Amino acid sequence: MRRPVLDAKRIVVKVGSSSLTTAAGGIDPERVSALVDALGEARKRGTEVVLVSSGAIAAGLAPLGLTKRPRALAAQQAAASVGQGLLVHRYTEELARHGLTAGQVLLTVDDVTRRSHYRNALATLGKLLELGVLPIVNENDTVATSEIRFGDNDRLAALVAHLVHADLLVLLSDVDGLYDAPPTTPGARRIEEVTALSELDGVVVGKAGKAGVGTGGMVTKLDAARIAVEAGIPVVLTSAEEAAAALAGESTGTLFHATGRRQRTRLLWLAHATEPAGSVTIDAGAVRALTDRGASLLAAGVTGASGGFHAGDPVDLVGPDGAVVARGLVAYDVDEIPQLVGRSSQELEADLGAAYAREVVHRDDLVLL
Ligand SMILES: Nc1ncnc2c1ncn2[C@@H]1O[C@H](COP(=O)(O)OP(=O)(O)O)[C@@H](O)[C@H]1O
Ligand SMILES: N[C@@H](CCC(=O)OP(=O)(O)O)C(=O)O
Repeated sequence: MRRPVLDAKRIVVKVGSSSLTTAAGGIDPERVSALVDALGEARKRGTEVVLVSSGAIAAGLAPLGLTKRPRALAAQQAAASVGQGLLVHRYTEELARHGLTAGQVLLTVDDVTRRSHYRNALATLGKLLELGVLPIVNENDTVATSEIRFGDNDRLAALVAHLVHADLLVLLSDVDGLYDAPPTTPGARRIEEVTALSELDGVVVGKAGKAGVGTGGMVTKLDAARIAVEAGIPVVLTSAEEAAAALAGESTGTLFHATGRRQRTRLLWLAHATEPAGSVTIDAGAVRALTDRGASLLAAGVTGASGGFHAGDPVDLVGPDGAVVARGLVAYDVDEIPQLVGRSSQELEADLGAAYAREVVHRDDLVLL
């Protein structure tokens, strides 16, 4: 089957820590240089490229005298703070050889789920591409807390691909594709194409290969592939060494064909990049209104709430049978919910003021799960 690479006008390329750094910690300049050559070639062919690069923490280890990824969040953040600058410096120098300019974009979960932040992220990436800049995206590790981290750049890359309306996502790792079992297993075979996600049912995935550098292993790559293909974006998973071949449309690695169609972008972030800060329980009528009519959640259908959420936080909407029906950005603090339960908007407005006539979750801020 023809590879979708050469038809792609805009590609998101994600590269993992293990492909950029040495086992001892620290940037491997030759590997960065080889990757940038591959990206430069793609740009020469007229393809727009967004790079999602891991490696900040790994790059910061050696300068801080550390030999492995620290476990404490603060220490990881310190390493990322040191490493991110070094990494982008390396990319900037290498891209300059190709006459290209690098632009750093550091994202947090909030940046892509809150409407105003999301618009900013989208506008900035759009402008950078329009200006011919090659955006280099990473998670803003130095400010993210464990609760509001993407945690892995594989998922971040899938969401960025969706955000910028990419035609293809290329995931580069230290392994040249998806194998039907961890590659160290005798007899493990590379899967060349995945046309339906059900084909992944028998695949055995293991943890990250190189101890201490990568984070998610194959599991997060498959999550990312799933998010992308279900949203209509094909994925090529291969090794960083194969980057040039993959970007030139050669058959390397594993190709995941798109299975779904494009969805509204911000809602995809809401479903995949947020952790709920609590839950709002709703009655059967509200479940039907949300699922059948795509309606907003009104106070009349709310039966209760739990958790420590504030207005603007993501919450799960839970039906009478305990099943999570949807995730949405709630418009009230958890303390305000009890006085709203089961009441009509008119009643609330008359009783508590015009501000209380608003929906509990607006349908634009809601995604069915
Ligand atoms: N079924 C599988 N197919 C391919 N690789 C696998 C599989 N199961 C586990 N792995 C491991 O996942 C590793 C890649 O994950 P990781 O080290 O997190 O990469 P990165 O740093 O590129 O994100 C590979 O080195 C491989 O050992
Ligand atoms: N944001 C972190 C990387 C997180 C991550 O997903 O790493 P990897 O599994 O190597 O892609 C960093 O730059 O160190």
